[in-house]
Amino acid sequence: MAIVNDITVLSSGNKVFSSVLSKKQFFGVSVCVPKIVPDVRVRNRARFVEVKSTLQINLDEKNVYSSLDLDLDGILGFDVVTEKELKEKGFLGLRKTKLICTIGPACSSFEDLERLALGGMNVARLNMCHNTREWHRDVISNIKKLNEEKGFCISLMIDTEGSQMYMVDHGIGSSVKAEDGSIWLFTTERYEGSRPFTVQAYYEGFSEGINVGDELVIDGGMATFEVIEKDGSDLRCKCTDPGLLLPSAKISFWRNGKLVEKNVELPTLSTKDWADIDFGISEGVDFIAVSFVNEANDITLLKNYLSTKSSEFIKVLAKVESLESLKNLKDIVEASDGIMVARGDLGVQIPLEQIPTVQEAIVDICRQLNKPVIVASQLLESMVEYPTPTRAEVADVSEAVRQYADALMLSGESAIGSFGDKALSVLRMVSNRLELWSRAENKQRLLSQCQLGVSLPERIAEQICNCSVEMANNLGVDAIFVYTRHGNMASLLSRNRPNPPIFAFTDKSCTVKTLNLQWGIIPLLVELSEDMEDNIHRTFKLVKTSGMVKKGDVVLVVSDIIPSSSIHPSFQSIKVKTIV
Ligand SMILES: Nc1ncnc2c1ncn2[C@@H]1O[C@H](COP(=O)(O)OP(=O)(O)OP(=O)(O)O)[C@@H](O)[C@H]1O
Ligand SMILES: CC(=O)C(=O)O
Ligand SMILES: [K+]
Ligand SMILES: [Mg+2]
Repeated sequence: MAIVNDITVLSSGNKVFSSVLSKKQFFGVSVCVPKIVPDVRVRNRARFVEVKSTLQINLDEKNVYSSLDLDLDGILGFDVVTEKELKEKGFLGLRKTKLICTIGPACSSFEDLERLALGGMNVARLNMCHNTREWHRDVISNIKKLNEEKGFCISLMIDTEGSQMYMVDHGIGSSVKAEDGSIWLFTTERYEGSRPFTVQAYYEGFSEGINVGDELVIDGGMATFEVIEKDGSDLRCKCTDPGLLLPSAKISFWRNGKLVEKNVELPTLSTKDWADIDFGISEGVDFIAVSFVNEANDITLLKNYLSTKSSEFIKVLAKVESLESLKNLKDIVEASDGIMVARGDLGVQIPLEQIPTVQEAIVDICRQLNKPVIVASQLLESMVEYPTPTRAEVADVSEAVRQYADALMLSGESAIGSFGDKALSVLRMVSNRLELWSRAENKQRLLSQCQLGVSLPERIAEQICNCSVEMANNLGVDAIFVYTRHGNMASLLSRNRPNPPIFAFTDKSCTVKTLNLQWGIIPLLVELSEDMEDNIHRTFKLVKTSGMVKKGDVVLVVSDIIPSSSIHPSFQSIKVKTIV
C-alpha cells in the first residue's frame, strides 16, 4: 500500500480500490485507466480529483503493477453500468428509457439490490404503503452503499400511501370467492378475524352519498355487487358479477356507468404521509411520488413544505391515478416535477379500455411540458410468478417505449416476484429494441413541440435545444454534451428525444440524481467553472482519458452555465467538436 498525494490505493487481486483522503468532498465515481493498466480500475468516491502532479502508485501485492506512473488530472463521474454498456455497445447502443424497480421483500438484500443495479435499475422506489420505516431505512442505506462503494448511480424515490377506499385485510391471508347472487355486508365496524359474507371497509365515510341501486366494484372489475340496502353506514350488497376478494382489495362505486367520486373527499396527504415525507427528507431521497393527487394544489403544498425544510431539490412527482387528476391534468403536470401514470389504481377509477389512450395522452402532454413521465403497473405482471413474460406484456412495454415515456416501472415483479432480475432484463431488451426501431424509422421527426419559454433567455435556451437536436440527428454526431447546473438544458434536449445520448455535465449531485429519471440523459458529476472553454477543455481531456470517446468522434456541445459576475449575452451556446 502506498499513499500518493491525497489518494490511498489498496490492491486486491487485480482490482484496485482507493479511498480519497483530501480536503474535498467526493462522491460516487469510478475512473478507469485502461491505457496504463489494462483491466485495472481505480474505483473511488471522487467527484473530480484534482491531482496535478504525477501519481506514484505502488501495489505491493501485485508486483507487476508496482511503480506505475499515472498522469491523471481528473476523474470522471461515470457509473459502472453506463460505462460497461458504452464499451459493449457504443454511443448509439446506450439505453435511453430509464428503469425503476419497486423494492420489496424479494429484492431488499444488498446482493439482490446489486443484481438489480447491474441490470440497469436507475431509480429504486419504496412504496410506503408496505413495511416499516426501519425496513425502508435499511434499503436506503444499502442503495447508498452501492452508489458510494460500487460506483452505481441509483436515485431514490418514496411513494406515499395516500388515502383510498379498500377492504381491510380480513386476516385469513388469502382470497375469498364471491358467488353470483350471494349477499354480503360491507361494514365500517372493526372486529378481529373474519366473519362469513362480511367485508370490513376502510374509511368511515365510504358509504356516504351512496344509494340503493349503485354498483360496488372490487379492484376495477374483479367482482361486482349491487347495493340493495343501507343500514346506517353499512351497505348490504348482492353479488352480480362473481369473482375474488383479495386482501386489501380496492373499492369503487358506480352509478349509471359513471364513477361516484369518493376520492376527492379523502386527503391526498394523510398524517402518516406527512410523517413518511419527513422520513424521506431526513433520509435524503431524490423523489417523492404523491399518490392520489387530485389537483395542482396538492403538489404545490408539498413543494412549499419542502422549501421551508430547505429540501426543494427533492423532486415531487404526481401520480395520476384518480378520475379527478385526469380532469386537472395540465395544471398538475405544470405544478409537478414529473408524472407517474399509475395504471393500477387508474384502472379502478376509469374503464380499463380507456387506459391505453389516456396513457398516450399523458405521456405526450408531459413531453410537451418538459416533465419526465413514468409508465407504471402490470407491465410484466405475469413475471411475478413466471420466468417469461406474455407476448401481450412485451407489446405493452414496447408501446410505452414507442410513446417515448421517460421511464418504465416494475412493481410486484421486483418487490415480491421470484424473477425480478429477469423482468428487469426484459424491460432493458425491449427498450433497446424499440429505441433502435424508432431511430431507424426516424420516428422522433414526428414529435411536435410547443413553445414553453416566456422570457427571451428561456426562449433562446429552448430554441438552442430544439435546433441542437436537429443538428445532432442530421449530422449524425456521436454524442451531445451539455454543461448544466440545474439540468434545464439537458431536459430541454431530452424532450426532443435525439438519436445520440446526452451526456449532462453538472457540478450538483442533486441534478445528477434528478436527471437519472429522464430519457436519454447520462448525468455526470464534474467540477464546473464559469469559463466554458476551460470546462470543455477539461472534460474533453477527462472523457478521452476514460476511453469514453476516441479520435474522430464528433460531439455537439451545449451549455447553460451562467457566469454570476456579469451576464454575458452569449452564455448559452452550441458548438460541434471533433475529438482530436
Ligand atoms: N416494502 C414492501 N414490503 C412488502 N411488500 C411490498 C413492499 N413493496 C411492495 N410490496 C408488495 O408488492 C406488491 C406490488 O407493489 P406496488 O408498489 O405496486 O403496491 P400496491 O399495493 O399495488 O400499491 P400502489 O397503488 O401504491 O402501487 C404489493 O401489493 C405488495 O404486496
Ligand atoms: C403505481 C400505483 O400506485 C398504481 O398503479 O396504482
Ligand atoms: K403508494
Ligand atoms: Mg396506486
